[in-house]
Amino acid sequence: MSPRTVRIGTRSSPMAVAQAEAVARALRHLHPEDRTELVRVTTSGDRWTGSLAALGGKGAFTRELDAMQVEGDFEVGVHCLKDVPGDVDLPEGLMIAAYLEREDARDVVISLSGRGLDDLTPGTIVGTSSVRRRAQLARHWPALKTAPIRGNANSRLSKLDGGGQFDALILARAGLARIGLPHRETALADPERMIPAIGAGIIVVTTRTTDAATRELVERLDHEPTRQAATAERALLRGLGGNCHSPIAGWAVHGELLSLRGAVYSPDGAVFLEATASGKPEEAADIGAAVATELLAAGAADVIAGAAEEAG
Ligand SMILES: NCc1[nH]cc(CCC(=O)O)c1CC(=O)O
Repeated sequence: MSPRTVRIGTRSSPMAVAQAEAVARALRHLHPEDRTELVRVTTSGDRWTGSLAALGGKGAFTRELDAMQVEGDFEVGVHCLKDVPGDVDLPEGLMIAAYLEREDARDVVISLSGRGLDDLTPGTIVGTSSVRRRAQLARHWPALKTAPIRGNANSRLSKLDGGGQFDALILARAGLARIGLPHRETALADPERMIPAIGAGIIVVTTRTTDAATRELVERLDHEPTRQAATAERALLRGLGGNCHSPIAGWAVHGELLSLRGAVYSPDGAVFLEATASGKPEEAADIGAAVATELLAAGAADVIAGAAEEAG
């Protein structure tokens, strides 16, 4: 193949740019004679300071980038799987060509007092806008309070450091590492109680379905165990008919088998449904569907509908 320039589209936040740069490095490693170029896009989601629900959900971050990629503004898209809406994976014309090896899926606490969730003083205000994190905090750490916080991870940390509004934050460990601030972690949030988000810690790389040359290049970055875990988790999300406002958690882990644990919460944490299933990694989609079926049998649809109503 003759040398070419591969354009990589990315949101302009520090975390997104770091992810895109990692993909650029990996592609140049595969094809040292190719050039890579970052196309930075500030989406309406990045500019918006209100609630995500009011904006139309997490999809706001990816929709505009997807449209540009379909139009041919760049060949390669880079997304956090966590931010890719659950109902439709991607718009017509785009496909996930690679799932990069999963980083740590767990959440961490960053606190001014240096204490983890179990040791924070009752009444401590934890900044988070995630319905999943809020519900899990309410369920397992009821003495703590939560307050909404928006903005990218860097600006959330600045707000924490500014004092006055929050005493602690919950962020994804993978994201904190990506922005070069892993040392800001105070403590891990116990994943048995703070079950990670579906797709957490997984970066997906997209191409146009018709762009075989780019797809073949990008496919070489695919990590099969990660693709299997993602398939199980996303099948759970789809099976539940959940969306970004739903307090849903799900984490698939490889052992002898692929095991998936899924949970659905009411926003106040009062209702809490949990189910697990495991099977051969090649049957990832069935594992996700089985967990969804069990949760639905326990009444998950009503819990999810109730949460949607509350989110307005
Ligand atoms: N919701 C925003 C978002 N999307 C992906 C990550 C972090 C990286 C990941 O989990 O893949 C974050 C930040 C966070 O939740 O703290």
